[in-house]
Amino acid sequence: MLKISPSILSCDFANLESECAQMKEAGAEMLHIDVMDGHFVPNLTLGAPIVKCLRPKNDLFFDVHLMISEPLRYIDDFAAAGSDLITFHVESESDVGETIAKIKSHGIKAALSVKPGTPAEAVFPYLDLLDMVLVMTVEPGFGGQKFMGDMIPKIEAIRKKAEELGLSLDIEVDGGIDAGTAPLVTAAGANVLVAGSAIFGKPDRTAAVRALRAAGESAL
Ligand SMILES: O=C(CO)[C@H](O)[C@H](O)COP(=O)(O)O
Ligand SMILES: [Fe+2]
Repeated sequence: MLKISPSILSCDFANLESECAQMKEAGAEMLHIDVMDGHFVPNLTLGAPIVKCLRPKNDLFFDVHLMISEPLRYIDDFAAAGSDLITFHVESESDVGETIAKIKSHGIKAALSVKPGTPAEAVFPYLDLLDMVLVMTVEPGFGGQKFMGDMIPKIEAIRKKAEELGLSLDIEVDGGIDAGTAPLVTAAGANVLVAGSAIFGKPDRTAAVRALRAAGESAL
């Protein structure tokens, strides 16, 4: 089943509650929350206190994407704030196995992400421990960038490996996803689509979510 996870990076942060409520009304399954530390990526966004404030206002599944150097240090905070799933990067400084175990100790889902320059094989040793893999289709750090088509073989390789292992893993893609690129990634094996500018940048967000879903499902 295809899931849509609007990235709040492109929303109007002065109206965070209503922007996120709109995503529920628009039919999205998740909210993608981008956390950047100005170190792992050259941008700063938000921390666990914002997630904690938003939690009682919205019951969508909170898909938290940590683009930070030391995710292990902050897992307890983001779990306590109400995350449903925490994604961290295989390129971070934290021990991967320990960080997955810490996330799972809170009874929430764990995902591992790969930057464009990191091969698919980097996540293979952890696949049986994970709920999801996030394949970045832009360099992490900013919304509104152009989709990198050369990430398609990486999505295919991860889907193939998961199938070989008999795992029904979610594969999420993030960066430059819109109605034009969605069929390319779902055909390759992705089933969770993150979109920031392709949803929040449109005047009719419900139509944008619907268009993205229709485009993605057309190639599933
Ligand atoms: O993780 C991210 C950036 O690092 C964002 O989730 C992503 O860029 C979404 O924005 P858009 O859909 O506009 O590309
Ligand atoms: Fe993201």
